[in-house]
Amino acid sequence: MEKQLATPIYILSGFLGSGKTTLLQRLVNDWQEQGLRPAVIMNEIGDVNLDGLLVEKRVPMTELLSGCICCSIRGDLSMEMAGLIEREHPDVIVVEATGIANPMEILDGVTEAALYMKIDLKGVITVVDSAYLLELHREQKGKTFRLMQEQIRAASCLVLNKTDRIDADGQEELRSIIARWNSFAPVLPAVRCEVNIGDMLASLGGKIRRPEMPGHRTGETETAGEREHDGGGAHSRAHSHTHHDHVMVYTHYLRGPVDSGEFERFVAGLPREVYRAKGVLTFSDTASRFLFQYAFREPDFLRITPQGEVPDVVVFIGEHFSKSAIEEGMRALER
Ligand SMILES: Nc1nc2c(ncn2[C@@H]2O[C@H](COP(=O)(O)OP(=O)(O)OP(=O)(O)O)[C@@H](O)[C@H]2O)c(=O)[nH]1
Repeated sequence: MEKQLATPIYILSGFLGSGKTTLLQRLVNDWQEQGLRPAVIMNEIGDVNLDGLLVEKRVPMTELLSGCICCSIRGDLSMEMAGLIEREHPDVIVVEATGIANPMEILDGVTEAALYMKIDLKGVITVVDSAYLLELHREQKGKTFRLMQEQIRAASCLVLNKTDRIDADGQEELRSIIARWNSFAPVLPAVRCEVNIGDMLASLGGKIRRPEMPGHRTGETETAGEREHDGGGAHSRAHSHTHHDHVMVYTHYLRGPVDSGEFERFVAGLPREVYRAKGVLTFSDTASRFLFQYAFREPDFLRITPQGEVPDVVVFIGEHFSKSAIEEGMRALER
């Protein structure tokens, strides 16, 4: 029998809208240029996978929808991985987790898969939205802040993304915050995840590491706010699922084209509780379709020609927002 090599696995973590798909595209391009065959496992909390539209059609991809990889569909992860390896024999697999996933839980899922599959877990790459983290750190509160902290702690490598949205002082401040939470992972500042992929992957040559526990740190002390969000330093797995309780998703399928100006005004007026949105829209005043993105109050539109059947749909993700208010607003646009 042919001896099968272990398939390298990378986990892509980072809060909603931080830039994971942007980095995934770069990774995939880089591997393809080297003649390698990457495959992707994507996980979305919504019931549509819009990020998939951004990944090249030639790349084998499986999707885990309508749940977070780290809890409700964790068992599916190893099954999907086994299926993907058997069907496609990829040279490497990237698992892009939902932005609300706790990377430690995904690590457990992948480790579980390693029991009956030849895989080689290379590391957790965490993408950080610099502006968002800076704001949350200054406020020192919220489950989102705590989750970002966990994602940073679990990282084997950190991409400090969206540095175009902060100044040099902000970048210094972030570096010292991150160094307190994770002093091992190399930190790569970037705009649109433009990092040297070769260097980044080389830094992940080694093993996955467990995050540092606040109580085990040496040197610097944590701030009161950090301590509060760690539950007094007892960073426990018992807390690991609570961060999902507050996340809500509303998926709105559009009945038809909407006016682009009106849509932009609607987006500008979204409540702060909606921290991520994405969708595919047809505008009545332009000819083509657009992939719409909204992350940390910044909208983005990309002209696209989707292959196959893709409905006009917008997914809104956030905390405790009024789904009916969003629905009403969207319905008004459709009229
Ligand atoms: N200003 C700015 N925007 C960025 C940067 N990197 C990515 N974006 C934008 O941020 C939005 C989200 O990027 P994605 O790569 O889709 O983020 P993600 O982490 O995959 O998002 P989820 O899958 O929803 O968790 C898109 O509109 C990107 O164009 C950056 O460095 N600066």
